Amino acid sequence: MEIFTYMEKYDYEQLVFCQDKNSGLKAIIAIHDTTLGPALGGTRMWTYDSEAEAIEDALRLAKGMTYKNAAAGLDLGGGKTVIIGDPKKDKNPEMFRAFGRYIQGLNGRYITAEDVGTTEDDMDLIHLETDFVTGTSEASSSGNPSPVTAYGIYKGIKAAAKEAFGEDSVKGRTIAIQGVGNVAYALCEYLHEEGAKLIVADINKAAVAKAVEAFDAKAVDPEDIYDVDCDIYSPCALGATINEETIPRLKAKVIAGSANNQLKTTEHGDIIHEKGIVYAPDYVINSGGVINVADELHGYNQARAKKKVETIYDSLNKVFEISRRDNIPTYVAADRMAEERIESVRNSRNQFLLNNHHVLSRR
Ligand SMILES: NC(=O)c1ccc[n+]([C@@H]2O[C@H](COP(=O)([O-])OP(=O)(O)OC[C@H]3O[C@@H](n4cnc5c(N)ncnc54)[C@H](O)[C@@H]3O)[C@@H](O)[C@H]2O)c1
Ligand SMILES: CC(C)C[C@H](N)C(=O)O
Repeated sequence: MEIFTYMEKYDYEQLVFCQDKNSGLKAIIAIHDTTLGPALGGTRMWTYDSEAEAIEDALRLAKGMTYKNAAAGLDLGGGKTVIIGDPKKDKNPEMFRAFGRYIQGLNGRYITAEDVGTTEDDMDLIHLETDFVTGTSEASSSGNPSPVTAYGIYKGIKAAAKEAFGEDSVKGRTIAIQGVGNVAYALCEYLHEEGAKLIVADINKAAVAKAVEAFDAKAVDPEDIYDVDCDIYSPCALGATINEETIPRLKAKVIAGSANNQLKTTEHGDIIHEKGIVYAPDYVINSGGVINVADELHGYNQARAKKKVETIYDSLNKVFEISRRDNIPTYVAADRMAEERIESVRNSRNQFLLNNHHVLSRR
């Protein structure tokens, strides 16, 4: 990959490589766009096959955060970090402290949070070195974002159900859930409570057993989740599961889940649109976590954060409306919504100011 060509093509601002021999830290911070405010996005720890793959993931995820934060109405730009390593074997406290110092060096251009492979404990270690971290275990912090993300997904599934079936109740609907980790387990609680029938799959057998026991869910093998008879497919594991191989197998009328980057390519978003499947764009429906952690920047208030997460229902309705009106796929409608917001702020920031006011000034 020609890195500068790629950064120029998709308008990335900055890519930071962080190395610390003592702790084994190898991290890449990608800052995509800070028009709306400092870049906020989580830190992912993952075993990448190559450095190129890690860079690509950081870049892709950072751009996703720009769109997610913009669509959620937050005064925040988009960024993301990947740490190369196995979260089960390679972590040590010094690694996260060293990473915290790199974040501090960016002086507020980037604020981090949890993502796949990192936990509240890791955020606490980062917090020893910098204040530009959210989702720590402190009482004043928003804590683990997963349950709030799940609440947003639940509201989003209801909005998508209304669009597809004319009513937003999930009572009696069959919902196939791929991955029953932190977000999806909490999501199952909401869906089960409302009377949905759940089908679950996970490569982690213990996670499946827990969901079967708690929610009377039916379990299928991970590979079979695409073939089951269901009304709603909810991808809650990793990305790119909507692709040329899975689309012909899916029977659902709705795709709505928590995973980031669900469409393998935009072409797959076009195909599901043509097939009449209602797709809730990933970064709109899964913005509950970032809405929750972002609330910390104003002094965390759980009730206020929850209320804002509920607006995911309305944001999705708006996306579906634009999609219907202009006959465009929902992912295009969501992109337009986010880009229009960024553009309007960019255009209004044309005057010189010695000390720009931004969201961090309110801390
Ligand atoms: N945690 C959040 O607040 C949040 C916010 C926004 C988006 N997301 C996204 O939602 C997804 C889930 O996040 P999470 O925090 O619940 O992660 P998690 O790691 O707790 O859960 C993911 C689950 O998926 C399972 N899995 C992995 N590969 C699988 C496969 N091929 N088939 C079936 N199951 C598989 C894992 O075993 C695990 O149980 C991720 O894509 C994440 O980026 C999470
Ligand atoms: C809590 C957030 C800042 C990060 C989260 N993992 C997301 O993708 O939205």
